[in-house]
Amino acid sequence: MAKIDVDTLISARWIAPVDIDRDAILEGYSIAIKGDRIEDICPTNEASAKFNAKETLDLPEHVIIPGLINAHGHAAMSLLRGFADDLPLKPWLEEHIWPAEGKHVSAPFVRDGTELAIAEMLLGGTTCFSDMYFFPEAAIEAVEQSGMRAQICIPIMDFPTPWASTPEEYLAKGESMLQQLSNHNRIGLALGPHAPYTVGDETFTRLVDLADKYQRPIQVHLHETDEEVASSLASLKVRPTERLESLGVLTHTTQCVHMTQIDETDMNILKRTGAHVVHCPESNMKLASGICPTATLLAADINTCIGTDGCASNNDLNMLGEMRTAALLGKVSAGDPAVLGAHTLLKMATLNGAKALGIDDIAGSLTIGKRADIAAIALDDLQFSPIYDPVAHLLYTDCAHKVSHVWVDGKMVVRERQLLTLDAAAIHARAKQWQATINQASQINE
Ligand SMILES: CSC[C@H]1O[C@@H](n2cnc3c(O)ncnc32)[C@H](O)[C@@H]1O
Ligand SMILES: [Zn+2]
Repeated sequence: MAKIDVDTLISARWIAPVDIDRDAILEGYSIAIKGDRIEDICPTNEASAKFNAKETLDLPEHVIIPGLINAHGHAAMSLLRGFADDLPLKPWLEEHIWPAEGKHVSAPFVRDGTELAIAEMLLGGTTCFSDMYFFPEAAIEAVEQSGMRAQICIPIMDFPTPWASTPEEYLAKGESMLQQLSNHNRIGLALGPHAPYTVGDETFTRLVDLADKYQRPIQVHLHETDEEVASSLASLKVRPTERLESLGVLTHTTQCVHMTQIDETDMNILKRTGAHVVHCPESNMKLASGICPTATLLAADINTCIGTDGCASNNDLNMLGEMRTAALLGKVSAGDPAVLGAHTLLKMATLNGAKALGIDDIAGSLTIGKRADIAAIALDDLQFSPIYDPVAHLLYTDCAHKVSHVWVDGKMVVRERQLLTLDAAAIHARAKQWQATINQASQINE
């Protein structure tokens, strides 16, 4: 029988496909990549007879997983890592972050900060991220350069920032981007209203019209703190979820980020709208915002995925670490160690993320015909020994620095822990320059 030509053939000790059988682990299998897609997944002892590969890679002590999907963040805020720590959300934003953004955020800031974030994410096994930040055109340039997959949310607020002065300007810039960037292979646009407390009803109504017209998802910070819910109840007599449902915001592949405050009304709203929840445990813990009841959401079949949030409230973009935090926090808050096991977390950080972003037809699992977004992790150190379940090690043992190879859309972007599409030294140098600029501005103000 004639061999099939493929681009890459990866043989690994374990593969966790996260598709049909959630807990399945294939041992001694290979993945064949052709172009941007997974051509086949078959036993390694059949693969060499079946395929003629341009490149063959043997990963004997590795586990291969679908690339991780970081479903919420503000990538360029990597340049504000450690800028204002140990504060609650309101003073953190109002007294520190927003003033700094007003002074420093520009297209070059976003380009450099997004590259820094992408470098960190790729090296941690993340192949797709959602971004909500100013100057999204600059974030797109960084994504293009890196080869990563992304949902870029058009930021929308009712107050002026360095990117736009009025709601009309945010929406006009957003619509122009929607017209220019449709059908990109790796980048999808979404509408990103910041939060119920920074966006008025009229702006929400207008952005819902845009989401309808261009068939794009919506991502919004929602029920991040109890104060957000209390102030909405005090001034408007409704919970933010009720307000957003009545404005039609929640039925557009809508991703509700945080959701630390959930009562029965909210559960019913999430159920009937089909909205998705993005859980950002480390940001919620660091700002002491609250705890998203993930075990309850999953039990109610509400699609729940994982995000890191920005580096100024986390302070890293390590999805394997975030998954561990989500598992541990979920167990202790539910008072039940049986909930949120390793395989559940791997699914939340892959397939559930793809569902939330509306890309589960092409990403989120290792499935024949889907795009080849893949991460390989080397379980070759003594702290991984013995190995009863490699997925358990991904969650409960520190593996983030053991991500060895990463592919996005069939293209290798990390090889043996080296970035292939980005210049790590230049990114590092530019981050240091930004720190000097930001430090200097803070000293002048003292
Ligand atoms: C509209 S661009 C994004 C905007 O959101 C700010 N931000 C970062 N993290 C959070 C968070 O946890 N809750 C609310 N807002 C956040 C960021 O600084 C930008 O101003
Ligand atoms: Zn956020």
